[in-house]
Amino acid sequence: MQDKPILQVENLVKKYGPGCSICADANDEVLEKNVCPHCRTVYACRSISFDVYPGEILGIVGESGSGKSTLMKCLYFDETVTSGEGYMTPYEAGMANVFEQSSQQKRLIRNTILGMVYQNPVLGLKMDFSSVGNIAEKLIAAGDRNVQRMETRSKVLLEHVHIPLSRMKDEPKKFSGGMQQRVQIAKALSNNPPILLLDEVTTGLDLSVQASVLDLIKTIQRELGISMIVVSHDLAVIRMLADRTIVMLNGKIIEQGLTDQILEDPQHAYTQQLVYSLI
Ligand SMILES: Nc1ncnc2c1ncn2[C@@H]1O[C@H](COP(=O)(O)OP(=O)(O)OP(=O)(O)O)[C@@H](O)[C@H]1O
Repeated sequence: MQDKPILQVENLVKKYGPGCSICADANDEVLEKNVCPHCRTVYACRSISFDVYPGEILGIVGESGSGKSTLMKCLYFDETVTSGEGYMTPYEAGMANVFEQSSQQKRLIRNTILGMVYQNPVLGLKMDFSSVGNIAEKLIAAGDRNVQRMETRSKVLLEHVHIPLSRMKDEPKKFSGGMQQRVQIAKALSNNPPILLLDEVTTGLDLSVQASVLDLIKTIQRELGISMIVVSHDLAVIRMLADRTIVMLNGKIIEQGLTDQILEDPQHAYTQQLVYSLI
């Protein structure tokens, strides 16, 4: 692993609601889980800090409502952070806080540095475009204008994720859930992003389809060496993929470390519960 992280997140906070004098500190004594009992502000992410190193897979695990998806949405600029800093070495040599950039710069970062695969394919794909059209859309956003080149690249990507080229003109709405996730992955990879974000990408799929999508993610990581953040409520998924793991509960990181270490010696009672449920 190299010394310098490709992504650094420091004290990321995302709250839904205005906050009040009672919940200004957002600490556990005041909040009911992650909600202020007085003004009902939701503290979805509370002071989240972590690094991702080049070529590693960072897993984020936690129960429903722990703030995993909100964190991913903040990183992909689908949501605006309340406060916090983020640095990506491919952007301004990691010297500029990406959360403070203009929407135009955020679009640039999205189109050239980040790929995103959502749990719900509807968020990542245009269901009425062909699969090739979906990939072309992302390539155009990244600045490509050459139709021939885009078609060739789309074919390579679809083959990479095992979508038969005989179906490349089909719309994703005609595909199974597993195939839709594969097209999403192909689309997310189209601009060669150094950082790929995957949010619960196997949730809701049959076990065998889940296994093949997880296998695909591992193969891609091995072949392309890109950094990934993989979010799941399922520790089994994280165990299969992640080098290091963050455990979230009620909007906070409660534990982080090497995945093996967390599995062998979980410290927090919630993590212990998660680990024991695997046995
Ligand atoms: N737009 C919103 N407005 C208000 N509260 C929100 C909004 N989006 C998320 N939340 C709240 O933020 C908290 C974190 O939600 P989030 O979706 O990030 O959790 P999660 O860990 O990804 O869970 P799940 O896997 O069920 O989506 C929850 O309490 C949720 O109700």
